[in-house]
Amino acid sequence: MLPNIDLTSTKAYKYLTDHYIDIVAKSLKELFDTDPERFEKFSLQFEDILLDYSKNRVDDETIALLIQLAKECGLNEAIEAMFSGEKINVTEGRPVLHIALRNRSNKPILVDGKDVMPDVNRVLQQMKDFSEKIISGTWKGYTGKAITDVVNIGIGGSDLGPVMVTEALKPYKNHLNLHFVSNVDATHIVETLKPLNPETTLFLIASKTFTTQETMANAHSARDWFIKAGGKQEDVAKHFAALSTNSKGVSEFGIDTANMFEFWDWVGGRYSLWSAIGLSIVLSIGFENFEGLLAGAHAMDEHFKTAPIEQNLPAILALIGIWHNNFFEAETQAILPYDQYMHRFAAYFQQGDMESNGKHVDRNGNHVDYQTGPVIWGEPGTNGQHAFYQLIHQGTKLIPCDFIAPAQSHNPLGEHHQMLLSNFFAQTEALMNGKTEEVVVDELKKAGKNEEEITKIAPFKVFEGNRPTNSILVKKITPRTLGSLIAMYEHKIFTQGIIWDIYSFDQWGVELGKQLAGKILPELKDNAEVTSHDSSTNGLINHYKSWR
Ligand SMILES: O=P(O)(O)OC[C@H]1O[C@](O)(CO)[C@@H](O)[C@@H]1O
Repeated sequence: MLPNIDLTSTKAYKYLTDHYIDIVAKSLKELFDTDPERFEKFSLQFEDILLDYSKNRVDDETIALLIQLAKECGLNEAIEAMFSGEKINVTEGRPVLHIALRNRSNKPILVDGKDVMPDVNRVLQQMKDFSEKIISGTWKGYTGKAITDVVNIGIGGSDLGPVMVTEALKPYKNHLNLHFVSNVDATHIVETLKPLNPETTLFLIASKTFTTQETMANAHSARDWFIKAGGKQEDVAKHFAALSTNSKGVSEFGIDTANMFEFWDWVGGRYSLWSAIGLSIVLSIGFENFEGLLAGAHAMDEHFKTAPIEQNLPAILALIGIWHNNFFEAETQAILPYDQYMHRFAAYFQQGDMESNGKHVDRNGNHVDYQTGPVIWGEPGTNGQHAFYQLIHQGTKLIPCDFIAPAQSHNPLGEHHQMLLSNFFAQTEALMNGKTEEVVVDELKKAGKNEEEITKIAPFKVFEGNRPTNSILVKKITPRTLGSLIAMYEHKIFTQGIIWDIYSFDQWGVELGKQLAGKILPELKDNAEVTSHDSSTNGLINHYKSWR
């Protein structure tokens, strides 16, 4: 069972509230000046991942109290509960076992007394066999041609993970062209299908439930396109596969269950890239590389499970996040990868984090009286620098940032990578130190400005600094490192959910909109005036009808 706690009544929370008053009075620059060991003390290495959290407004006492908080909130017991297959997703009555999908040790993990590992390995073998046939070209389409293009049709967790990973690991890609269709806006499927040849296209219908409106609509349109182009119903088996937990839904759609890659209800959608949902990843980079991804995640799982909190990368990241969120009242968290291949990393963790921890009801069903999950956002550096960094440096909001960069580029072209990394290093330094009025005035004097000009312009050029950042330097973005990085963030989210006393593995918040859309859809079928809603919704619907 997950521990029952009242976060703000814990001793550590109370101590942290007092300690916060001491810390806000100190600047990051001062903290560095008074502690020459700061980098050594506040950085951790796991394999090829270095986490430097020293540029946060923390000292020894902060870290000790945050660790005490994690202990008081039962983090160790909660980790044990997840890894042992307890039904910690209480509102849906399910265990949370994405860790089983990458359990390379094959140690048994029991759900209702049954080891899940044989099933996990069976589906992995099925993915391996299928992908080898597609990649080698021995699998033929209905006119005898090899597959050249793969279209993954899915949304949310059945799309974002595969998109993010196939982009991040593009250097490992083979000859197959990957496409992803998620939006119910017809533009997405129409534009994707335009250049494709049905004779050489494979569709993966990726949906845990196989009922999601967007995915089903796109899957039907894809099948219609295939049939219209000359494919026959009996040819569907050569061009459509399903990745799902719902075999009944799959066969009703007309996909042979021999072409179904199964997973289980203990895999959350946003944690499913390690499951059959990862088939597009396997097709893109090959099974061996997918295994590398799984192995990296498994290594991070073991670290999370066994390392003491003070040396535990996901736990430390989570605690730093809680410090900003609950004491500094930061509303958001930026994720800024200095790696173009990782351009969907922040988008992926928007779902991962916000669908998990965007909850205002605690595990007892009461409204929380503290902040929970932050708004996650970000873009790759250096593009972000020329867009929104102005606000991070000089705005009125505190934006804690995670800077992520590889030491080695997959494209070592001239000085590009050094330039990229000079920006990566410079940004966190600038955010920490800022620029004082004294320095600004001095610079303006040197530039030949007179007193009046200096007085006028100086305030705009001052940077307060003291902006918190984590730097995550990795050796190279390989399948293994990426697997570890993703798992690190997954466990960060888990840790925060435990401390905030919320259920991180359900997503009831997405239901209401779906239900209402289901009610409105039939109202859009004819031109009759709609009066069943509030005046705004009625007005908008009726206006839409007059314009279509
Ligand atoms: O894989 P499915 O069942 O189509 O669901 C897609 C997505 O929809 C959600 O249920 C809600 O948006 C996500 O959690 C999930 O990843």
